[in-house]
Amino acid sequence: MKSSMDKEVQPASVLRGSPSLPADKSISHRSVIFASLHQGHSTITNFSTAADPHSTICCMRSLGVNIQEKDHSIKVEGVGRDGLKSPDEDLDCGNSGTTMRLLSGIIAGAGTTAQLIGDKSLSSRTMQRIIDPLTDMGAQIDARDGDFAPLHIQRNGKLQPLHFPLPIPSAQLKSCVLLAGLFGDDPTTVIETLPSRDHTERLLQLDIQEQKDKKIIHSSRADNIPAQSYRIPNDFSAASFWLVAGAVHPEAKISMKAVGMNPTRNAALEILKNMNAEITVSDRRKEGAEPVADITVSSSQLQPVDITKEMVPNCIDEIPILAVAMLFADGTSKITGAEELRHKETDRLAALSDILKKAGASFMEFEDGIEIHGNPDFTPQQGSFSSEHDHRIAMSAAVLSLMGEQPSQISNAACTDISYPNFWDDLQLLTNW
Ligand SMILES: O=C(O)C1=C[C@@H](OP(=O)(O)O)[C@@H](O)[C@H](O)C1
Ligand SMILES: C=C(OP(=O)(O)O)C(=O)O
Repeated sequence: MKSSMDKEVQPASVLRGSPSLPADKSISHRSVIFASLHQGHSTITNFSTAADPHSTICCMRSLGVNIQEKDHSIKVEGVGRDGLKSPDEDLDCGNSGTTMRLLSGIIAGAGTTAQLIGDKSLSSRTMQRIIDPLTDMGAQIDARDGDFAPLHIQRNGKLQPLHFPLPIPSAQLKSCVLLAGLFGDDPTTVIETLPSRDHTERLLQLDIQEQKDKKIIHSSRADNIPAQSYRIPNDFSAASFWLVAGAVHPEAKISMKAVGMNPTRNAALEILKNMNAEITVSDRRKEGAEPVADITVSSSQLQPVDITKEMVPNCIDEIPILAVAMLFADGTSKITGAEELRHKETDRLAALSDILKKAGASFMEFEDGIEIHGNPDFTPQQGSFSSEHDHRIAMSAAVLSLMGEQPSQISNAACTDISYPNFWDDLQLLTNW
């Protein structure tokens, strides 16, 4: 039965045009948090209008920061790191793990008292990874069942610096600890062996020692927090849906401008190129501290590829859509070391398997990944695909549906608002020929 929350996706005969990508979600979160901690004004242009960064704006307002939004820009009157107040109300992080984990670091560091809450999905995601180091730094954190939101955070004693080898390659965990460290008199040190996205380090200009097999990143009160006045790049993770759609569709040419090209973030581009995807990258330039470029993709004959544990942190959010690309490759592809996908908005490996099964694909799911037997002539069976209320699953299912012979349904399709509010309009624009 079709509900009003479902979206019907028609098979596409052609895919052509330039989608209006959203601004980068990870950078949007960080820009408003760091602008709030800066003492003085920041103007951030091309700020994401998606739901997750908006949750961060609302939380920063509750912490006493004046933020004005106009079109795609925000103006932030930064209060400095000692100007945050304890909020009167709960900080509602909505669906956003980044908001909850980064703000936990700020609250523990600043010594304000706050309770962070989230929606059903966020309240079922583990917070142990941040509770442990923040507790070691002197925070007192009460969590439901010791692990889940709501998180009540306060600190009575002095902030303790931490020497923290990252137990998992997570940018949210790295950023949480470094942000708490910004409030300490003595430096906090985070040691990273598998690089994850480095937006926090870039935007805060943190001190980093690069060694052969690791990065040692420091933060302390001595770090100046710069104003955050720049244009945010367009979101590479959003672009990846069209990179795959353009590569697998036989009549496609899609161009995208000013897409984020941070190398700790866009491994999917190299993976697709290694699959033989017809992708051209032009006009490489910088927006603030971040590299951007224009990208064009066109119909390709894809080869299989393996994604291993070392590659996963740099394409973590793109794995569902890369799995769709693998369906159309000429042979078997394998993803391993991706157990973290089970801790996202939903268990993304399980949600993906459900979609692949309904589409009639040949694959095998493992605890930490998936093996996909691709075929250039693969035609997905028409399906009623479940998004599991997860934006990246919904968009992956939509791209797959473009390749079918009959219309498919995607359930709870409005969840794309979490990262890409214009997704369905862009899909219409690209297919309307
Ligand atoms: O720091 C960030 O902005 C993010 C880090 C990643 O999460 P993890 O750090 O949990 O891997 C990613 O999945 C998420 O979409 C955004
Ligand atoms: C996992 C994601 O985000 P978050 O962890 O911030 O909810 C995502 O955007 O895919």
